[in-house]
Amino acid sequence: NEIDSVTGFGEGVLGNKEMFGIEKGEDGNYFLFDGSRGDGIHTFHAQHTGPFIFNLLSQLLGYTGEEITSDHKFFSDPAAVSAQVNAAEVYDYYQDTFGRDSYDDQGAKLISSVHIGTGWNNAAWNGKQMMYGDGDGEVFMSLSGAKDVIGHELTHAITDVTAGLVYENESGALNESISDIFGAMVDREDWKLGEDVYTPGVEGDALRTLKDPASYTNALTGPYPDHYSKRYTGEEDNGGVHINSSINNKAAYLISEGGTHYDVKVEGVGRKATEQIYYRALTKYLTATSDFSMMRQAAVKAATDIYGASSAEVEAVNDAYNAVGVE
Ligand SMILES: O=C(NO)[C@]12CC[C@H](CC1)C2
Ligand SMILES: [Zn+2]
Repeated sequence: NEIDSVTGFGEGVLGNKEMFGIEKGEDGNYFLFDGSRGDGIHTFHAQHTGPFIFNLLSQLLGYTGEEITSDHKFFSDPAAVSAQVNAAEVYDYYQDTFGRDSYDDQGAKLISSVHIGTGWNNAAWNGKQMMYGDGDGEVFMSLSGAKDVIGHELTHAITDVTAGLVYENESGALNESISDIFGAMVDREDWKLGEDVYTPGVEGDALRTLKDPASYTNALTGPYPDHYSKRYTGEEDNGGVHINSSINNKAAYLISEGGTHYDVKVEGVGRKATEQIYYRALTKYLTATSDFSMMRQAAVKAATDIYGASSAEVEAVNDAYNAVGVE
């Protein structure tokens, strides 16, 4: 509710000055709870509890770590500031773009815990809350610093309560791709994922790119696949969920920005149409066991619903999936 939240100040992971919702407790101290969005946005300190243990405590006991308080309105924990700010921005993206009230569309509280583990190069949605590592300073900085990472993780929460795409093989790759697509939509200035917190010592790189996946390589397959014929079919990474996601990522990129890919030309229809198509496909047509071909059908149906059967949007969807070899 609006009245309780006051404005807090602090510096985020990237050194950016931030303002965000906080509340004042009975003891007169302020804490990182923003009551102005749904049932609230609340950020905690995991005290470097290891990810495995923390995850158990969170799932079994609802443990979230310790309250982060300040006796004034300035908060000096950059990882916590960024988690609070970025969660609010992702909340606002889904509210403003699709009228969705938090991940469950019922205003569910967005809980984040930062400083999980020591040098943990990861972040996750564990089915109940967000978990962020601080990174080891080489591979990653505190992962809550990247809006696209938070958009990626909170989209896992939405996928879990809508399509429920099983996290393995093709449905798992779609699960990952949907998170990358909306991560790239929330962090609108590029088509990279994690660039703001990935390898602080290296300029211009990222964890993944939707624009030209094959320009990055990974340990398992080498260049990320940008065509269905190049998909990974092994057992690693839950059957390549973070690898084959690139095939659908490329399709989404082509739908939005257009391009010619393996001699197939796509006329792009922009980010606004693309996000509406994927949101409707995710929430209305995809199911737990959807595969890549069913992803194409869901996107065609969604685009047809919104823009009409003979629209440029439907044309872009068909051309993009032809370009990446998905029938
Ligand atoms: O793809 C992911 N999770 O499924 C990542 C890996 C590094 C960023 C934080 C979590 C993205
Ligand atoms: Zn993910």
